[in-house]
Amino acid sequence: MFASASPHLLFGLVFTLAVVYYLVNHALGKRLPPRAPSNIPYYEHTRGFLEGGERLYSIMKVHAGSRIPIRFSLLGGDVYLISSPGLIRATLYDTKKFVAHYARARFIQNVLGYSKAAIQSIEHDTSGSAKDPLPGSSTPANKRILRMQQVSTLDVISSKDGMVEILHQFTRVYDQMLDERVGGGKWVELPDLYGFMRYIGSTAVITALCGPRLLRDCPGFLDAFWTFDEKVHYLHMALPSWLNPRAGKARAFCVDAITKWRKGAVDMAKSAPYSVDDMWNEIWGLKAMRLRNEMYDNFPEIDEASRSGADLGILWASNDNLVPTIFEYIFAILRSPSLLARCKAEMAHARLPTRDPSGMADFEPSILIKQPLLQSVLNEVLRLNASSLIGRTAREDFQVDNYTIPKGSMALVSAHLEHINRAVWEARPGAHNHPVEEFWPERFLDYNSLVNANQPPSISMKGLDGSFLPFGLGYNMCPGRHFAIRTVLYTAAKFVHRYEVIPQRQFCGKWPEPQKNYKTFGYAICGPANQIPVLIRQIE
Ligand code: HEM
Repeated sequence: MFASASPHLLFGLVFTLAVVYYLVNHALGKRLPPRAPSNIPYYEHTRGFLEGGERLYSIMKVHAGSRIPIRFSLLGGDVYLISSPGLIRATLYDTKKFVAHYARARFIQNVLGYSKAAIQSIEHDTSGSAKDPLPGSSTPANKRILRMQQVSTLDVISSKDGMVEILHQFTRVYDQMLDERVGGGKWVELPDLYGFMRYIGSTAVITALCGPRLLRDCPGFLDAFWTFDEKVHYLHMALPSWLNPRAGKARAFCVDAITKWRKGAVDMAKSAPYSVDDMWNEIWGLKAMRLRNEMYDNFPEIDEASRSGADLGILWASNDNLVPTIFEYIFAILRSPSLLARCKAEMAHARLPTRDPSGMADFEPSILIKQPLLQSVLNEVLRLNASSLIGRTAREDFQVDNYTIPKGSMALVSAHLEHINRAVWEARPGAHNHPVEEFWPERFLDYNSLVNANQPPSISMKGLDGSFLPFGLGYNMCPGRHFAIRTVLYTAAKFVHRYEVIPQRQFCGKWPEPQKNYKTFGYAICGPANQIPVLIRQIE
C-alpha cells in the first residue's frame, strides 16, 4: 500500500511546488529560459536525470551548441543547462555570481550520505572556499568549513609536493601489481583489459591516498566502490532507498570500511608516532587524509559516518575519471600502430637511465607533459569521453538576453556537450575534415604556425576557453588535474614500452571498435561498454 501510494503523494507535492514556483517567478515579471521539450512534462526529464546514462545523454545531447540556457523541469525543481563558451565563462569564472558549494552540498548529502546536522555546517558557511570570504558573508573564521576543506585537502592534492608523492605511490603500486600479474615474459590471457586496468588503477589510487590498510583490511571494498560509482546518479536524486537497495548497500559498505580505516589510523598514530611533515605514511596515506580528519574535529556536528562519506567522496573523485582515462588513452594508442610509433618517439625524449634492476623503462613526467602529440592525444581522449555535469548555484538573478535564471537556481554545464559543439571544433584550423565525433589525435596540434615543414607542431588551445573543460573551469576546477595528466602519460609510457598487447581471437587479430558505456554519463569519463579480451606479455 505504502509502496504504491507514496510516489503519487511525492508527485502531487512536487508538482504543486513547481506550479507555485512558476507563478511566483511569473508574478515578479521574470522570463525564464525556454523549457526543453518533452513528451511527458516533468516525468520524462526527471526520469532521464534519475536513470542517468544513455537516457540522460539522449535528452541533453540535442541541446549541444545552444546559445541560450535551456530549462529542464524536474520533479523537485528546475535546472538550467548553460551552453556556449561566453556564457560558460561567465558562469564558471565568476565566483561572486555562481558558487559551487550548494551543488557540492546536495551531492554530499544525497550521494555520500552526510547527516542533516553535518550538511548544515556547509550550508551555513556562506563565505566560500577562497582565502577572502565572499562579500556579505558573516560566517566566523572558525566555522569556515569550505575554506578549511580547501586548505586541508584540495590545496595539498594540487600542491607540487602532494602531486609528486601521489604519483610516486601510485606508480609504485601500479608497477608492482602489473609485475605480479602479467610480468615474466609469457603470454597471459586477460578476459577484459579494462576490468584488469580498473582493478589495478583503483588499487593504486586508493593506496596512494589512504595507504595500504583500507584495501588490505576490507577485501570487498573495490567491488562495493565500483557498484557505488554506477549508482551515483541514482543516489543524487535522493529517492527512497527501497527503490534501489544496491545503491545504499554499496555506499554503506564503503562508509563502514572507511570508518574502520580512520579509527585504525587514529589508534595506530598514538603508539606509532609519525612526523607531521610526512607527505605520506602507511598509517594515514597522503597527508591530506590526516589533515582533513583533524579539521573535522572542529565540527562535532559532523559524525563519523558523515566524515567517512566525505572521504568516500575524495576516493570517488580521484578514481572515477582517472581510471577510465588511463585505459582510454592506452587503448587509443595501442589500436593504431602508426600512432603508437609516433607516441613512442615522443616518449623517448623523456626516457631516463634505467634504475630498476629488471631493466624497466622509466620516464620523466615533467618532460612527457611537454610533448605535443602526447598532450594532443590526451586532450582528444578527454574531449570525447569526459561527461561531467558541472554544477553551480546562482547567488543573484542571472540575465541572459531577455531571460532570467533566478537567484538560487542550479546551473549545469555539460563538458560533453561543449566538446561536441560543431561551431567551435569543426571551425578550428584543419578540422573541417574531422567531424566532432571522430577521434583525431592531431586535433590540438597547430600545423598552421609552422615556419618550416621539419619543425614539430606545437600544442594549441587557442579559442578553446569555455569550450574545453574536462576538469571544469575557474576557481573550483579539479584539484587533481596536474596529478591526473602526469599519471596518464607516465603510466601509458611505461605500459606501452613494457608490454605487448594483442586482441584475442574473436576479433580476428583486430581491435574492436570502441563502444562507450554511458552508465556514468554526467559524472565521469565514459569507459568502454564491452569487455575487451586480450593477450599480454612483458617485452622489456
Ligand atoms: C582524468 C581525470 C580527472 C578528471 C577528468 C576530473 C574532472 C573533474 C571535474 C570536472 C571536477 C568538477 C570541477 C568543477 O566543478 O569545476 C572535479 C572535481 C574534483 N576532482 Fe577531479 N578529475 C580527474 C581526476 C582527479 C584526481 C586524480 C583527483 C584526486 C587525486 C581529483 C579530485 C577532485 C576533487 C577532490 C574534486 C572536487 C573539488 C571541490 O570540491 O571543489 N580529480 N574533477
